[in-house]
Formats: sequence, structure tokens, C-alpha cells
Amino acid sequence: MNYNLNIENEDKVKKPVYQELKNLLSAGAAEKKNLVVALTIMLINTSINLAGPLIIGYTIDHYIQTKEYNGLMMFSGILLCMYCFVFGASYIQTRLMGGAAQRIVFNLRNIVFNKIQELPVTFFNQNKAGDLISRVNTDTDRLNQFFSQALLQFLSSIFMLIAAGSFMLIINFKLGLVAILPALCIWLFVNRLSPWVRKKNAANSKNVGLMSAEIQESLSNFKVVVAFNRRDYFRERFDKANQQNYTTAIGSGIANTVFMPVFSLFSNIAQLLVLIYGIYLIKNGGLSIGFLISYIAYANNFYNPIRQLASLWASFQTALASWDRISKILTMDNDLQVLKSEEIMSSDDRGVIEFQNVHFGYPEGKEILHHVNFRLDKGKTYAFVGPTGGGKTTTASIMARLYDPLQGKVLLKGRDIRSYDAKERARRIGFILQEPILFTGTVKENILYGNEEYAKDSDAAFLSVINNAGLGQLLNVFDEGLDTNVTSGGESMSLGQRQLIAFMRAFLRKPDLLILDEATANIDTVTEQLLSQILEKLPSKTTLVIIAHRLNTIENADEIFFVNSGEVVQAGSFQDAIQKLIHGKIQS
Ligand SMILES: Nc1ncnc2c1ncn2[C@@H]1O[C@H](COP(=O)(O)OP(=O)(O)OP(=O)(O)O)[C@@H](O)[C@H]1O
Repeated sequence: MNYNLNIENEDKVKKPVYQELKNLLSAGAAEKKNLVVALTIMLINTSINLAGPLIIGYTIDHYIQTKEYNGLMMFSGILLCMYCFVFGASYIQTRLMGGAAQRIVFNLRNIVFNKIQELPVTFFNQNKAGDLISRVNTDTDRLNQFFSQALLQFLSSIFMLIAAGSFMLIINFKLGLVAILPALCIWLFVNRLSPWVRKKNAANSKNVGLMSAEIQESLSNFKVVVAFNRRDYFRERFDKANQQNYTTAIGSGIANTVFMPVFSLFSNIAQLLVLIYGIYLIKNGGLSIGFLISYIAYANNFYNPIRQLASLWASFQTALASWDRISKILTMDNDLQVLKSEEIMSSDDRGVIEFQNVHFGYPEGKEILHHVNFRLDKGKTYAFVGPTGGGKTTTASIMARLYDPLQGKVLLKGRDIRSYDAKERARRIGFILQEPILFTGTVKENILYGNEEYAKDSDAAFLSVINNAGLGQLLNVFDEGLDTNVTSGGESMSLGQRQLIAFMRAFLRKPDLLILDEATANIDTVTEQLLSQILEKLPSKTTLVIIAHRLNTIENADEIFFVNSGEVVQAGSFQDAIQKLIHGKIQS
């Protein structure tokens, strides 16, 4: 599956407007009830507004020309009541839609965020965090604007347009045709230009995302930026992204306003035509003055919504472009699915983890692992060594099913690793990354991350769990022990401290397989020795995989594997491996 959100699907078919609107409305499906009530109010209001000109025309012909002022007062009163009702109903409708729009965006943000959480590591490799933030924040906000302000105006304009058009044709068919003809020119114009406007808006949304990604990258790497004095470099990059954003924003601004003058021109032409032809009809006795006034009001009621649609069209197109960006995330599936029908083979005798003819490459990259076969047995310690970029972390990531092989199979306890659900797999496999990730909170909360077993323990109970596991001494490096605050996603901790927290986090889960990817590289020698003593206390069932560059870390390994140029070669014990290296049987 292609997880790159910014790769456009070339053969995307253009959908008709009603289909697009339906898609957009699906975002607000949960607010259907409120939308229906608001829509009903809108229909009543529009109908009342439509009746207005008819009543005015009737009053002119029957009461003003005949000077019956009682009737005039009565109809003026009726009109006043109608307009007051419209005012009250519009207020209710606006409040209803404002609340509904906020709830739609609230739910949508949750849905998009949860969806992002479900997606595999490849998705995060292929998309920049800043762009994702922009989709969750900015694009959902644009939908909010559409739902709270534009949607009902949009629908009411369409309704008013159809109703006023029909009224005009019913009252006087020929005059109706004269009035409506210029609108056909507008329709042709809009039809031709809409794809262009949509493209301009999509380009602008994309650039907002790219700019946000640029900001995110420089902010999250600010230390390197400052240390290498690369502020200019990032300033230049930001300037470029900002410039692109500015250019596309101007493009979309022009596209969004291009309809306006055209709409005004044709609506003025229409009114002029109605007036000329209407006077001609009055002269020949085919129309009364009252009706011509009603007619001009209807022509207004017909062209005003078109003018309104011109500005709403932009909002509609922007919302569509944003909905496109959001729904791209929503339609993505995690391709690391759990296999349902995997036959459970006899477990332990097949080892803890086994690679069977595994081939792997990152998306759009060359193959990294070729034809890899090995088996790791229960309770043993294995070391994976090899040159930088040789494929050690990739091999470990496949063991933890962060990725699936392109070919071949990985077995966990004799069963295809794809048949384990995520919870079970995470319970069985502990993975300490080269750069452990911490979350804002306390040391305790970070150790307990993803561990339900001790989640409800009191502080004292949890401390005794830590002490019983022999981890107590590791807490000495934190000023306030378990209560030490972790801020800015771990930035307040040294790398070594972060590694210790990640170590305790993994250790307490008592996994079947514990992978340490350069996990002790930033810890002082004394603490490292302490860690190796603690590792000896791991349950005898736990298989340990150590990825390391320092020889002392792997001395006690039962078996060494060399990982180089995508090949994983079994090299025997530490001594055997050294001998093989000396005699050049393994390429270092
Ligand atoms: N997310 C990724 N997307 C594309 N290519 C990647 C990705 N991660 C790693 N690679 C590539 O895969 C190859 C193996 O990388 P890997 O991280 O597995 O090596 P390593 O042996 O662990 O290196 P080191 O000792 O430096 O940690 C490298 O060529 C690297 O550029």
C-alpha cells in the first residue's frame, strides 16, 4: 500500500457536484438530526422569503392602486410577522449549526488522530509530522468553517435559486426564459472553471502542510540547528516553503474570487432584460405593474443566491480539498493485518523467533535484507553485530513486526508472527530502540507505558515491584526517583537516562524476546555492568538479542550473528566469531 499522502492518484475520476457534496456531508453523518432540523428551518425561511414578493405584487395591484389602505396595513402586518419569524428561526438555525459544526470537527479530529495511531511505521516514514498536524488541525478547521457558515447558506441558495426560477417560469414563461438565460452562461463558466479552482485550493492546502512540516522539522531539530549554526539554512528552507505557500495562496485567492465579477455582470444583464421585456409586456397589456415589481424581486431572488454561491463556491471547493486530504488518511489501512487462520504449530521446539527466507526493502528503496534464515532459541543471548547501515536495526524491526518481509516468513514461538494481535505481540516482544522515546509525564508513568499489569499499583507497591526486580538502583540517577518529571517528550532527560527508563519499561513486561538496539551505548560502564547483572535476572525463558558495536557488550552472548550488506551470517560464540574475523571468513 502506498502510504505517501502527497502522491496524487493520477487516474482519479472527476465526480459530479452532488456526489462531492454527499461525500463532504458524510463527514457530518453523526450530526444528521441537527442537520435535518436546520435544513427544515432553512426550507421554511426560504419559502417565506419567496412568498414576500408575491404578496407585495398582490398588495400593489389590489390595495395601492385602488387606494384601499386597510388591506395595505393588513398585508404590511402579515409581511412584518413573516420577517420576524424568519429572523427568530434563522437565529435558532445558526446556533444549531454552530454547535453541530464544532462537534463534527471534534469527532473528526478524534477519528483522524486515532486512524493515524493505527497506521504502521511505514506511514510515518513516508509522511512528515508537520503535514499530518496540518491535516488534523487546519483541514478539519476548514471543514468547521464550511459546516458552521457555508453549508446552509449554500443549500438555501440552491433552494432559493430553483424556487425563484420556477416561480418566474410559472408566472410568465417567456419573461422567465429571458431572466434565466444569462444564468446558463454563468453555469457554463462555473463548470469550466471549477476543476481549476479546486486544483488551486488543493495546491494551497498541500503547501500549508509542507510549510508546517518545515517548521516542525526545524523546531524538533533545534539543537543541531543551533550547534551547527545552520539557522540560515533553515531560514532559507522556510523562506522557500513560505514563498511557495504565498504563491499558491495568491493563486487560490484569485481562483476563489474569479467568479464574483462574472456573476455580477450576468445578474445585472438579466435584470435589465427583465425590465425591458417587462415594460414591453405591460405596454401590450400582458402584465400588471405589481407583477413586474414581483418579477424583478424574483429575478433578484434568483441572481442573489447565484452571487452568494460565487463566494460560497470557494468555501465549498476549499472544504472539498481539505476533506480530500483528511479522507486520504481515513481510507488508509494498516497493511500489517492479523492473520486469522494461522495453524498453531507446536511452539517451543521451534525456537522463539525464526526467519524463513526473509527478503525486505523499504518502500521505493532497494532490497536491504536478502534471503535471511536463522532461528533464536528460548532463553539464549544473541548478539547482532556488523557495520553501520548493514541492516541490524532493520532485522530487529522485522522481529518486532514493525514491518513485514516482502518475501518469506517470520515465526514467533513457532507461529507466523502475523497471527498475533498487536497486544499479544507487544507483550511477548520488548524492543529498546537506539533513541528511546519518552512521553511528557513522570518517570513512573513512562516506565508503566503500555503495561497494564502494574497500572493500578500505588506508588509504594510499584516501588517494591521495581526493587524486587532488582531495578531499584537504576532510579538513583533520577532526582526524584519515580516522581521525576519528564518534560518536552523526554528532552529534559539525558540519552542514558532515557535508555534506563526504556530498559525498565521493557524489563517489567517479562517478554519472551527482549531486543536491545544499542541500548547501552550511552550508559556509563558502572551502570552498564549493573544492567548486565539485572539482565541475568530475566526469566530463564527470555531470549535476549543485543545489537552492539562495543565488543564487551557481546562477550557473553551464546551466539553471534554478523549482519552485513543485507546478509545475516551465524558466526558461533564470541571466540569463534573473533577467529572467523581474523581468518577473514566474515567480511567486517
Ligand atoms: N526508514 C527507512 N527508510 C528507508 N531506508 C531505511 C530506513 N531505515 C533504514 N534504512 C536503510 O536500511 C539500511 C539498513 O539500515 P539499518 O538501520 O538496519 O542499519 P544498522 O545496521 O542498524 O546501522 P547502525 O549500526 O548505524 O544502526 C541502510 O542503508 C539505511 O539507509
